[in-house]
Amino acid sequence: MADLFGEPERIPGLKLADEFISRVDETALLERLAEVATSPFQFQQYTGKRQVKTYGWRYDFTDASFAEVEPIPDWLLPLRDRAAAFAGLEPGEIVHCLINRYDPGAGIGWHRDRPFFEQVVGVSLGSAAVLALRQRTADGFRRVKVPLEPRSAYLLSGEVRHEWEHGIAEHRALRWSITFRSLSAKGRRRAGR
Ligand SMILES: O=C(O)CCC(=O)C(=O)O
Ligand SMILES: [Fe+2]
Repeated sequence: MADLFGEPERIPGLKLADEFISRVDETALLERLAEVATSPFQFQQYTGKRQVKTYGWRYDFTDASFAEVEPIPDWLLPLRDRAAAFAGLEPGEIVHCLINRYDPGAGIGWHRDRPFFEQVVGVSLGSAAVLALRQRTADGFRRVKVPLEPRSAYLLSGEVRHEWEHGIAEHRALRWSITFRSLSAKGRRRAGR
C-alpha cells in the first residue's frame, strides 16, 4: 500500500493498491493500448496534449452531451471486473472506461470528475506519476500527494471524489491510465437506466 507523502491520515473514500495488476498483465495491456486509436482531449476550443479513448458512456466536454458510445472491449473486461471488485461494485455497474495516454509533457489539470459518474477506479501503466489532491479550506487548500506506481490502482469515492479536486503534473515519461467509472443517480437518469 502506497503511503501518502507527508500525510499519515487517510482521506475518506481514497483506496490505493500497489501491484494491482501483474507485470505480465501490464505488458499484455500495453501491447493492446498501443493499438488503440486515441485522439487529443478536446475541451471546448482547447486541444490538450493528453490523448484519450472512451468506451461505454461518454461525456463530451465540448457540447456537454452524455451519450452511449462503443462498448468496453473484451480485452478490458477482466480489468473492468477487477476494478469493480476493488470498488465493491458488481462488474456490470462499471459502464464506462476512459483510456488516457500521457506523452512526456502531458498532464491533467485540477478537476473533479463529471457528476454523471460516481465511483472512479484508475489503473496506472508504463511509468510513475504523482496524483495531486486538494480540498478547499477556509483559508486556502489542504493538499496531499499520492505516488502512482505503474501497475497500481486508486479508488476515488465519497469525500475524496466529491469534495476534493485531483490532477497530475506533466509526465516525464509515457504513462497510460485506464479509468473505470460507475454511473451516479444523475448519470443513470440521463442514461435512462
Ligand atoms: O491519469 C490518471 O490517473 C487520472 C485521470 C483522471 O483524473 C481523469 O481522467 O479524470
Ligand atoms: Fe479525474
